[in-house]
Amino acid sequence: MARTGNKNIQAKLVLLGDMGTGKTSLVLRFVTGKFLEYQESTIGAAFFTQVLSLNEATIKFDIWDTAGQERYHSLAPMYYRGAAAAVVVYDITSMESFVRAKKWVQELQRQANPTLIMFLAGNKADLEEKRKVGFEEGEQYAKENGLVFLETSAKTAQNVNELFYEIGKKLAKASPSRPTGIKLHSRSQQNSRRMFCCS
Ligand SMILES: Nc1nc2c(ncn2[C@@H]2O[C@H](COP(=O)(O)OP(=O)(O)OP(=O)(O)O)[C@@H](O)[C@H]2O)c(=O)[nH]1
Repeated sequence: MARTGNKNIQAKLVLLGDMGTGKTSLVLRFVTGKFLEYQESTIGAAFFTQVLSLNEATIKFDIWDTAGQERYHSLAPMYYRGAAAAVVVYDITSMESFVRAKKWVQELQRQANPTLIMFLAGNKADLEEKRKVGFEEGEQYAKENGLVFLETSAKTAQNVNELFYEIGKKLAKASPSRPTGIKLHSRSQQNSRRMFCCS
């Protein structure tokens, strides 16, 4: 099988969403594999890194987990500016958090990098009995706005790795091939031209 070589990608990823929706918990589940029942509220923002190896690329994530409390809202552009991907998180047991998530999506559509890859995560999917936002509601909104949608649970780990894998795959697809691949291609073109001209 022909291999063009694995890409190495460093990507800034930002998580946005209402307070208490589980942003920190999702990141911690991905980075440490653990879940805390009493996760403290984030102040300002928290930074994490994680490396993800896919067949097509190795992705080093620089993850900015922003604070959901309203008083930190004005800091958000510092974190989403220059980001390659964003995850907007809501809590399926809170309609208010879904409304807030839509506001985040609008803000990103207006102000973030136009190539930003956006994901919508309906978190706390383990709390089915307290559900206020239907799966179809989240899915429909995501479809209309070109977002990738998943329902997740940081508590049970449902769809958490899948979320980050999907982000990685999209980033790998969007990222240009390594320069060595391009050089090889152009050299072979030059060679064939030379052969044509001089033979
Ligand atoms: N049942 C359940 N609880 C969760 C889940 N994710 C997070 N939690 C709980 O929800 C609370 C808030 O989680 P955080 O991860 O701190 O939420 P956050 O969005 O980072 O909050 P801020 O830092 O205030 O913006 C914590 O008590 C978590 O244990 C989940 O998937 N299921």
